Amino acid sequence: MPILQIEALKKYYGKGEHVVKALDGITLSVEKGEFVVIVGTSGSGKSTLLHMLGGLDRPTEGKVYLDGNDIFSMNDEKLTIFRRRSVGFVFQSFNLIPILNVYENIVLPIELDGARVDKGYVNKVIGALGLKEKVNNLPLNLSGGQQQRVAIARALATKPSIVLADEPTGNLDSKTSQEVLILMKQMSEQFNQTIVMITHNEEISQTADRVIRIEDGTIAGRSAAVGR
Ligand SMILES: Nc1ncnc2c1ncn2[C@@H]1O[C@H](COP(=O)(O)OP(=O)(O)OP(=O)(O)O)[C@@H](O)[C@H]1O
Repeated sequence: MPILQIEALKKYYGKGEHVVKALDGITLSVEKGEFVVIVGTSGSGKSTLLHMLGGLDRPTEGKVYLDGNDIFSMNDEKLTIFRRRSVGFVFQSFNLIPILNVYENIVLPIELDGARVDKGYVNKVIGALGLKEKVNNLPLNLSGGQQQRVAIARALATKPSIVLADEPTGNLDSKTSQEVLILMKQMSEQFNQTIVMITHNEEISQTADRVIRIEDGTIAGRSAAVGR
């Protein structure tokens, strides 16, 4: 069974002649451990799709099953808890807490959930992302690429069913972007972590197992899996 299943997903904004069909019938499934990249021009619906997958917003029609759970059958309260446990987010802005050090930032979502920190796993993730020497630093003392690596570690630390990344390299220079994307690919392989990532950059999409192209809210193309 796929870890993520999306069925005939639609999201319309507005009504009547002003309706914007941001998503107009997306059907897609993702297997556990896959690294899927979503590409498409500005306004094609990428962010809207990612928001639906993570339960940040509700669709007009259609279903999203994550780890077998029909996420939009949940009420807001249940969905919030489910999202905290099952989805890791990485955004263009790193969203680190400035007064917490790197380690504290990484384990914060686990502690907010009242769960036990799997120190062995967290330390492995920290090591794999090259952050071992930085665990006691405040975000202020890190480069942009290092800050984004902390955000990736934080997303992975809860062992979510899926990590969703929306333009994670949007604030980084091209060399650092490349490094961060290679690390994301490595995380997906090393920890069998399912990742769905949006990017504008067609070149970097080559690191993915699969590329999905969105146009006008529908899937316009899919590439076969590469590199696996
Ligand atoms: N809250 C909203 N209200 C009305 N229209 C919206 C809203 N959010 C998005 N849209 C519209 O839906 C369409 C898809 O937007 P979306 O942000 O998903 O595109 P995108 O592919 O992520 O674009 P970009 O690459 O520029 O971030 C656009 O036409 C956008 O203007």
